[in-house]
Amino acid sequence: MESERAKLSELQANHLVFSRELAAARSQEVSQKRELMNFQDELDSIKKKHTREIADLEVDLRKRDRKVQELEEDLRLSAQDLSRERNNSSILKATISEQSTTHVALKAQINALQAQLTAVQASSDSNSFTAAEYRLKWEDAERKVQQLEQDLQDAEMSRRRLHNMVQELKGNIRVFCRVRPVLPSELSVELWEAPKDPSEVTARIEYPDRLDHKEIVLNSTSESATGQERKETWQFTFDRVFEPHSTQSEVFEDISQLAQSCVDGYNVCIFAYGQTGSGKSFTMEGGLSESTKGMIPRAVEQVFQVAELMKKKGWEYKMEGQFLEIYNETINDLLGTGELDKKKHEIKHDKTSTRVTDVNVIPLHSSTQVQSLLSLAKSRRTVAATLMNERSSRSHSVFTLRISGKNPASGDTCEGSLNLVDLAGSERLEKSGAGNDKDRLKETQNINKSLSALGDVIAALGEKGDGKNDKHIPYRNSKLTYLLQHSLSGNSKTLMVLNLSPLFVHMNESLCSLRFATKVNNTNIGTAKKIIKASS
Ligand SMILES: Nc1ncnc2c1ncn2[C@@H]1O[C@H](COP(=O)(O)OP(=O)(O)OP(=O)(O)O)[C@@H](O)[C@H]1O
Repeated sequence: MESERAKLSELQANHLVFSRELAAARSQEVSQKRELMNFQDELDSIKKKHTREIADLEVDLRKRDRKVQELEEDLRLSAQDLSRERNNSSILKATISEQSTTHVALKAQINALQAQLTAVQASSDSNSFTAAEYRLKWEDAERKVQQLEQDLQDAEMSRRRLHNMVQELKGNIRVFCRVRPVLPSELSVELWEAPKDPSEVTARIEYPDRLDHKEIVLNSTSESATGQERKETWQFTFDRVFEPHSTQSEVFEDISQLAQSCVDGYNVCIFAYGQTGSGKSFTMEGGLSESTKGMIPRAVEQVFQVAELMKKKGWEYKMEGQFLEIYNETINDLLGTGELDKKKHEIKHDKTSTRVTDVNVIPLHSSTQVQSLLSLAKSRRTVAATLMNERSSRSHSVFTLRISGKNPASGDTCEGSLNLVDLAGSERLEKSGAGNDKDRLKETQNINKSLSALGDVIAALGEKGDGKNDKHIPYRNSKLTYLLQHSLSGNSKTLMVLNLSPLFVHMNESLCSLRFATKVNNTNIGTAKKIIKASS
């Protein structure tokens, strides 16, 4: 019992101690909580302060950014101003230096003039006749210059007279041969394949005469029936052979003398002959650029230049142009205004000249007009081609420049004409695929008829040249020869430009053309005579 009481009182004492400790712990906890709340408050106030400070800083930063941008813009504008000013200053510097150079030069000139003046004054003092003497010398020099100009003109005239004399003596028709280059389209195969090498498609053509350029040689190798290799060579000679790289101006160089002699009163006729696609239109009309323009615009330019020169000798000229097409033996006016020419045209000859009824004859005042005439003719041919079939290569086109001149001082007059003819393709019947097509057959027969009529006329003129003056010349056998009667007669100047394709596939056709041209080349059609009428 005693021990239990002791235990109890010990327990009570312990309890009291625990209660006191608990109370102490609680009061400590309360005080810690208060401390914590104080810390929390302090933290909140610090956070708020920081947030405020950050916001203030951001506002400040934005202000500074704006300021920086403004400063940058100012800097950029200043840099621009600076560069402008630098530029101005260098221009000004250059101007100043230029002006100071000019100034120095002017000063030097003034000094020189002053020196001259002093010298002149001195010399005029010493000799009052010197000024008059100078004038005399000057007038004398001027007279000499005029004389030299006159001599130059006379030399040019006599050069042309001599050229005409040489041509008259040579008499026979001249033939040039021109081989066109391989076209890019002839080398391209399928899109994905590499283009062919030109040697794969070209015929073996050689130009052995490196000096005078008068020869052309075609070679071929084939297998005979017995399997043996057979080599064949054909050699032709003409007045001039132009290789594929020859330019339009090189070809014209050899034609220009001939073309311009229509100003002297000759009838001149230049034909382009060859199969379709051999380069006839390129040679005659050419492209639009200075380097590619063809013989027609170049010849007309030349004629105008010569006429201008002759004006100084007192000659006055009237020029007019006409452009006709002969298709299926019918004449069409390529310079008409309607869609297609439906008029019937007749060829009328007088003693020296030819007129075609109802065609537009355009007065020519300058050579530049010709390019627009060519474009008009081309567009009319295109209309015709779409209305019928592709016919530019199936018709002959004849551009005629007629020139009449008079010299009021001497009373002389002269009349000449320049005919530039783009003949229809000369290929044979089977090549044009005409066998199955009636229209095509008719076209081809007409082309063959007119080309062989041309050959016959030239051959007959050749026989006449042998002295049989009563020989009948069959001009009436085709519209073409009848139209060109005066320009094909013995007293005109005729040039045939044979155009050839360089392709191997066209070699047989090229050989036919070369044979025809050789026949023409060997013909003597008499001597050219100018049509000049002296005053009565
Ligand atoms: N000397 C050349 N240089 C460059 N290209 C040329 C030359 N000759 C002809 N050609 C080109 O070859 C092609 C055929 O030429 P062109 O049309 O003149 O032949 P064509 O004989 O008049 O044919 P067609 O009888 O069909 O009128 C054209 O594309 C032309 O530009």
